[in-house]
Amino acid sequence: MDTIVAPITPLMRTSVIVIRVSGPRAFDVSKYLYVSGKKINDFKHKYVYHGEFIADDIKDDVIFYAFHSPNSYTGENVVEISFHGNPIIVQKALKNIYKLGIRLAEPGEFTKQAFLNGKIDLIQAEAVYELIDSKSVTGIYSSYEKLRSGMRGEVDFIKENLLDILSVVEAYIDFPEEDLSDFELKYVYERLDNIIFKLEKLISTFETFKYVNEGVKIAIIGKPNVGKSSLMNYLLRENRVIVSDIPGTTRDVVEEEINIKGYNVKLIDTAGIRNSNDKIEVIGIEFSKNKLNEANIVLFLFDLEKGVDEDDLQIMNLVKDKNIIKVANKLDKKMVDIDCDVEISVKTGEGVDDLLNILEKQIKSIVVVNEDNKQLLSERQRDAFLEILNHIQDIKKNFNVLTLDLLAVDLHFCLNKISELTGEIYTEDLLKNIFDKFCIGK
Ligand SMILES: Nc1nc2c(c(=O)[nH]1)N(C=O)[C@@H](CNc1ccc(C(=O)N[C@@H](CCC(=O)O)C(=O)O)cc1)CN2
Ligand SMILES: Nc1nc2c(ncn2[C@@H]2O[C@H](COP(=O)(O)OP(=O)(O)OP(=O)(O)O)[C@@H](O)[C@H]2O)c(=O)[nH]1
Ligand SMILES: [Mg+2]
Repeated sequence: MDTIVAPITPLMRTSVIVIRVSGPRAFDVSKYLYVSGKKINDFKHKYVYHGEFIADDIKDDVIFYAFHSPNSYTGENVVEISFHGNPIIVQKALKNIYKLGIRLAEPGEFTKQAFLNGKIDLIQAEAVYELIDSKSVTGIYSSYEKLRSGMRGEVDFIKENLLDILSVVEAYIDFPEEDLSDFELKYVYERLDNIIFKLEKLISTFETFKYVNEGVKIAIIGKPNVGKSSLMNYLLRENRVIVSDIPGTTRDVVEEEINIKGYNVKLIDTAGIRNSNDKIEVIGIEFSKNKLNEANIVLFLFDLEKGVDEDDLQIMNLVKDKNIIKVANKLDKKMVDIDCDVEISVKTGEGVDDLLNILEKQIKSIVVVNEDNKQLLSERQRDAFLEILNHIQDIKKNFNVLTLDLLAVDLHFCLNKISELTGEIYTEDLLKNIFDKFCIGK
């Protein structure tokens, strides 16, 4: 088994750079480690040392600690050394470590080792990636849950129901002339339904949870000059887009990420929609119209000073199938009443809190979170669960006509899929697919 090393923090000028060594020969790096001027001979498990890293061409003041196999992240012997944050120091240190026959780790190789050594299953390994990749608090919470316990509950539930059915089916295989009793049929159908119910719920989280992770898209639309860009800037708390009293100021679609009440949101400012002769403005308006298709929520802005006119109604027609929040702006200059969900003034800030509360409710209704917080984020997992679901639905549909032999084959297929899901069965290709996405050092 190889012993591997890699920086586990970015290799750049920074405060501290940490490297991790893992494998049967990890403790050989003791060759370069000194405490109070004496070479360290044995590392105590989970014990922090302050000392020096000394090789021919490099010296640094370091902190280091070791984990003894199998009680480490990878399950192997692990040493972590933390250097002053100059990449030149660490490059030199690494070169000296390579001399010990220790090689640079591939992306994700530490976590792959943790999987191969049975510290975590494949769902947990993917959760490591999801955790780092998460772009919202909810996403982090969900992947952390998965990192702790995988999807043991869900997986075991499906497995147990499959095994229950299989035991009935297999009991009859030797007596093909006999039919299942009504009691046994009911028992089997109940279990098929259990699996279908669980899987449908789980699979639906894949679509909805995408919004949590990638951000719910909120487009601000309306006529020119109603204050769309002003609202964008206000919510971003910076002057990101140009605001002016000239209608047709915004020519482009501007997209920025913000956090609204803990939710990751993509806020989209659009060009005010109108019939224009300006070539560039027309392109911007087309862009904006296309962008509307992607939006999950539309903030439709009206002008309380000017009131509603034919142009507003035309734009409204473009978004009639969307989740719309009608926002009447310029409350400070209000001249007319407008039928809307909230009145605001971007200028004074009045009403914006109410708008945020309405937005929060809308976001919550889009972002359906599974009650046990185990969301499906991985396409691989979604596809596997979907394949099982399709199989189970077929079995249910054809239960009367399927031979017991065929049924048993189908059930075994599903059980196999589950083993692939958790990694009890795997191929090198599958591991490559999963771990190639990881960064080096993870
Ligand atoms: N410096 C550093 N920070 C890190 C990590 C790391 O590996 N190194 N982690 C990861 O990248 C995460 C922490 N996860 C870890 C998970 C398990 C073990 C570990 O040694 N587990 C042993 C138990 C050791 C013990 O408590 O006795 C085991 O599971 O047997 C270490 C870190 C986040 N921060
Ligand atoms: N009095 C008042 N003026 C506002 C308010 N919000 C925006 N404005 C002004 O309205 C004008 C237009 O604002 P913008 O934010 O550029 O409007 P827009 O909807 O982005 O316009 P286009 O990009 O042309 O589509 C600017 O002069 C803003 O200062 C408000 O709440 N009250
Ligand atoms: Mg604008």
